[in-house]
Amino acid sequence: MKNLVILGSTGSIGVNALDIVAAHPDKYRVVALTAGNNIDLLHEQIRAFRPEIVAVLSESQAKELRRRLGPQGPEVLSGVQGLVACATHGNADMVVSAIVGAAGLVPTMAAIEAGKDIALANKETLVCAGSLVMSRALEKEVRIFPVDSEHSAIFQSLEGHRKHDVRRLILTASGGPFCNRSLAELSHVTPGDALNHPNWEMGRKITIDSATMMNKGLEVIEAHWLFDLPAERLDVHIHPQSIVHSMVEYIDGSVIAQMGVPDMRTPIAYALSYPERLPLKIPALDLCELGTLTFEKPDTQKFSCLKLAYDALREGGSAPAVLNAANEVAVEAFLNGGISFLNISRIIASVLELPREDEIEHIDDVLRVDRWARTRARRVISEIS
Ligand SMILES: NC(=O)C1=CN([C@@H]2O[C@H](COP(=O)(O)OP(=O)(O)OC[C@H]3O[C@@H](n4cnc5c(N)ncnc54)[C@H](OP(=O)(O)O)[C@@H]3O)[C@@H](O)[C@H]2O)C=CC1
Ligand SMILES: CC(=O)[C@@H](O)[C@H](O)COP(=O)(O)O
Ligand SMILES: [Mn+2]
Repeated sequence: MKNLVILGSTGSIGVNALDIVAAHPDKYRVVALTAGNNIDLLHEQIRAFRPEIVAVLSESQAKELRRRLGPQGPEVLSGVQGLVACATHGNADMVVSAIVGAAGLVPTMAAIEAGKDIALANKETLVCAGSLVMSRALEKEVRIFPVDSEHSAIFQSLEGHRKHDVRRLILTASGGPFCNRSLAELSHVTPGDALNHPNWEMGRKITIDSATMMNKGLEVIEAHWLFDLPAERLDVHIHPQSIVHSMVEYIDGSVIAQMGVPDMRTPIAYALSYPERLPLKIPALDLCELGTLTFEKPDTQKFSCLKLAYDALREGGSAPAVLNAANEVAVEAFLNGGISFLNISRIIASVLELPREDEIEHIDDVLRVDRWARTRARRVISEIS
């Protein structure tokens, strides 16, 4: 029996992870859950999975949840302290890191410090603080299992092979809803258009990241930290069918790929159960029915966020944390109708051009840079609006 903590249980990944737990009650027990604001769903999850402790964002929501649960309910905490208490729960074996954005960094790092294995969906943690996270995980002998579909595919395609035989990794990208639109057409797309991902049902922030292809940029940085390869050996292919989830090219020319229907339960289950595979009720992949799988190079003029992310990875230091924070602010502004789609990348580029602190030696340095970049991004937005 594996004891799980699910950070971000009310989100798309969190709900899928609980779906797997519900299907395999003999293998998993939930000891802690955390939500942001959705206390209605958290309440249902508490009733179904009986965690010992939960956390929400604000103390007022924690109070309301305690009232609804009554004296028999689990301990209900709030704020970052609550997240950390859940992430470091004494009985936990593994923490599913599925909060969206840099808000996932502190609890994920706390889980690593407490020696918990991590099933990592929250890519922003590695983007902001990859060097610190990976070195602490190594020191604490913590294993990080990728949940992100591309990284799970690469992880699976590396199984049984030697790292020095790898020539490059090829991350696939759907191209999002605007794959076939021109740059000119992108100037007037709406949040509704951008939220209409062709293949995946995901949270709002990552769905916009897919539309700008910042998601792929963040994933290139994530792959750099997880698989220890430089930007030059991390390529992206547009693959609109999202069937090949990513590939590893070896020095003898062999390319090993992982395929499957686009359903996050497959990579989540592999992260939870590694090295075992769990039986899942997922439609079988029918390649004959599909007929054609296509691949092409990404257009980085149209999807300039992808180029910004590669540049930030090459620059190193605080650049990836700045990229991430400015992106989070810009995506939120776009979703709220405050800026146009094309301004997302312009805002990130403007913030990256400003002089800044570059020393990242401690998690507090990352948090300071993150706050700085958010303030600057908001300033740029108010100047252009
Ligand atoms: N969805 C997917 O298929 C994939 C997602 N990922 C990554 O997984 C992560 C989660 O994505 P996804 O599930 O789509 O996101 P969602 O927006 O669906 O869910 C996010 C979760 O985080 C919680 N949350 C949001 N803000 C905070 C905060 N400040 N403090 C604490 N909790 C917070 C939300 O709570 P509430 O809703 O209660 O407010 C929710 O539980 C992201 O990093 C994403 O990039 C990676 C690959 C695929
Ligand atoms: C499911 C998953 O892992 C997402 O990160 C997905 O890859 C997003 O699709 P894009 O390829 O469009 O970014
Ligand atoms: Mn992905």
